[in-house]
Amino acid sequence: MFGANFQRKYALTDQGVQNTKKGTFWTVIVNLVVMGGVGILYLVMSGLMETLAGGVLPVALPVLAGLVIFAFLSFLTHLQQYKATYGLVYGEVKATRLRLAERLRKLPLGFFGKRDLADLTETLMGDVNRMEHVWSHVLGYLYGSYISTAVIAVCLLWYDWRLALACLWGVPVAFGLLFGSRKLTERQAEQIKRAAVRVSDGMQEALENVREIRATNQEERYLAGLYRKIDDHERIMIRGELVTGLFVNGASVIMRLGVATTILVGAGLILSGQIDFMLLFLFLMVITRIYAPFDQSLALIAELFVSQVSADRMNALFDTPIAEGAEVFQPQGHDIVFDHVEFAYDKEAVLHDVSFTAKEGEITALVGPSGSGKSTCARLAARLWDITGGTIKVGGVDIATVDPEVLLTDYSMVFQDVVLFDDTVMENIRLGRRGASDAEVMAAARAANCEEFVSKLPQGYQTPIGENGAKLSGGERQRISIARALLKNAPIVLLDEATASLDVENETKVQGALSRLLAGKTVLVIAHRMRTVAGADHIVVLKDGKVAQQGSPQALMAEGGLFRHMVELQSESAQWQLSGARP
Ligand SMILES: Nc1ncnc2c1ncn2[C@@H]1O[C@H](COP(=O)(O)OP(=O)(O)OP(=O)(O)O)[C@@H](O)[C@H]1O
Repeated sequence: MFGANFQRKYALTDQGVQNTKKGTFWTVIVNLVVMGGVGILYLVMSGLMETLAGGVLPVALPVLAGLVIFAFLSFLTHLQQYKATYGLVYGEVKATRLRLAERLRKLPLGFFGKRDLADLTETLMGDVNRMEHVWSHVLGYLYGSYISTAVIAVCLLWYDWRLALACLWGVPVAFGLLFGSRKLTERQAEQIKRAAVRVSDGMQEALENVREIRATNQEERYLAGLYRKIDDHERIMIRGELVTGLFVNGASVIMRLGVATTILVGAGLILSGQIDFMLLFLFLMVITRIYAPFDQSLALIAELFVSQVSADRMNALFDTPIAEGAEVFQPQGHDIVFDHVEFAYDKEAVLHDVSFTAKEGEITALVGPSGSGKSTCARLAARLWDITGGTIKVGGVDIATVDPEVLLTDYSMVFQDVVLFDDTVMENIRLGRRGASDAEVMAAARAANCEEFVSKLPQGYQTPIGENGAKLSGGERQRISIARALLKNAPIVLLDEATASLDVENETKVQGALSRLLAGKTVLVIAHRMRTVAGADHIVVLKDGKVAQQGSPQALMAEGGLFRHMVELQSESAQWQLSGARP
């Protein structure tokens, strides 16, 4: 009952399965104890009837003792049931969120391109919340009710099978109806989930792009679209509730018809002298108790069907293959060698048969028209995605065999889209190397020409910079990113037009810092401006995902072709100097 299928179906951890077993056990005990209460009531009523019929008044003491024991057991078992269901669930929620976060951490970046953030947040928060309710309120109660009712049903059948059948026939019919509606209920749940994700997507997009929306006077049009999504969500939710409500209430009514049939059959049996009234009374009391957990179960089963969508979404994350590899990375030097590399983000190939070597101690520049695959090559060099053909080696080691996290310890990256955290300047730079002292952080900041703007901030290095560095200019953000790279001092540096957002004065200063950062390293520069590559040792010209030319800047200028054409096209070509400053 609680095997591997069960565990996967409800996205439980091993501990979660154990908790469910405990919850089920204590629910069975609680239901049986409650039935014990019904037994005591039956004894009291029988005694009363006998007294009324002129018998001797039964001794009150055993009845009283029975009641006290019942109250005590009832309290104790309810407490245990509570602990085993509600009490343990928070540990399960925490373990599941950590499991999901750990999975996300190891997933290749390509996965994040396919799933939007609102959707992933919904899985981490909404889906786990829904499952929390299922783990605490549904599984133990439901399975416990199945078992205890089976036990009680056997006892009733043994006691009087005719009355037992009369009161229990509705149970399988009601559950049959509900299971028959399963597909429909699940479909509704899926539609509700999709509509909810569309709403959170819309909200997130509106918040992220509020500046663009206002700047282009699109507020009204945008809000109309968002309201439509919210209305859709409401409509789909109401429809879903109606469908579920219809089946749950229908099933409940059918089950309760058992009371009527019990009275009818019981009356017939009393009239024909086969049973006495007290037996019918006992059955009637028992059914009300049996129906109570089942009534709850009917609603719980519907919730279980709906929750399947959430469990499936969580399982889809757990099933996505992660980028794994050896935890040890011992390359011989840090030459990066692309050997007949093929790559596709999705189905369409983006890189075809790309081969080049970025040597240690040299600057290798990737140039080419927009969309030719420069950034893609840089990302692949750090195994941010896995390639679909060929190999990429660093110091002779195939990077596909190395754990991405371990591999990245040898890389510094300065990309255009600098990611900053809502923390102080100091901590944002320290991200380059955890454990770096304040003095080291400040030295790196000075080298990256950050000091001049940091000293103007109200609390200097301790100034919080707002979410994603909202309080900083583009150039300032980029200098923080360079300071991080300087602090990390990794043997491989990936630069994406690192100086693009700097003005001329700052650019000159940062270039000085960069040349210190780059000395002796393996450097791969994504260059958008020809001037940036003036000091490169090796140039790889990409066109439509293929290597169109490669060689030294001098050789390529002499060779003519795309590189020379690009140099000549750019207005900066006037300043083109082969001996110019390094990027
Ligand atoms: N995350 C992604 N998912 C799908 N396709 C992508 C993704 N990133 C880039 N591409 C596609 O891959 C191709 C190469 O893109 P890439 O960003 O590597 O080019 P680039 O030469 O760096 O361009 P640019 O100079 O404009 O930055 C383009 O056709 C682009 O549309």
